[in-house]
Amino acid sequence: MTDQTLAELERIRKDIESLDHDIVALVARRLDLCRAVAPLKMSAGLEAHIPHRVQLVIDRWMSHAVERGINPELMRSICGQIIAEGETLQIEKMQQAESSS
Ligand SMILES: O=C(O)C(=O)C[C@]1(C(=O)O)C=C[C@@H](O)C=C1
Repeated sequence: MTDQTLAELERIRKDIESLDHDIVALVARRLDLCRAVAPLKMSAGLEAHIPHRVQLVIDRWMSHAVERGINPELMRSICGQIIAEGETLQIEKMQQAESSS
């Protein structure tokens, strides 16, 4: 491998690392928003899991994936897991609010 190839590989790896950092930060922000929604859903008498919303959000992720030429099934899987984690956090927050009321 030439020095130039190695330098290019290193540069791209740094870009990947930086993007990974941003992706984690975005997921954390999204989960914070999901947590923030919990009291509103409680006062509206809504459950954490809302199937038609889940479908809508997953469809949107998959459609963005198709637009960007990446595998929509990958996005279905990632999005499904992120939504499930948000729902878990909402349920925890709802249970905490119930037990302290
Ligand atoms: O739309 C909501 O009610 C949310 O709480 C957000 C969200 C999501 O992560 O997009 C989370 C849980 C619901 O089942 C559906 C959607």
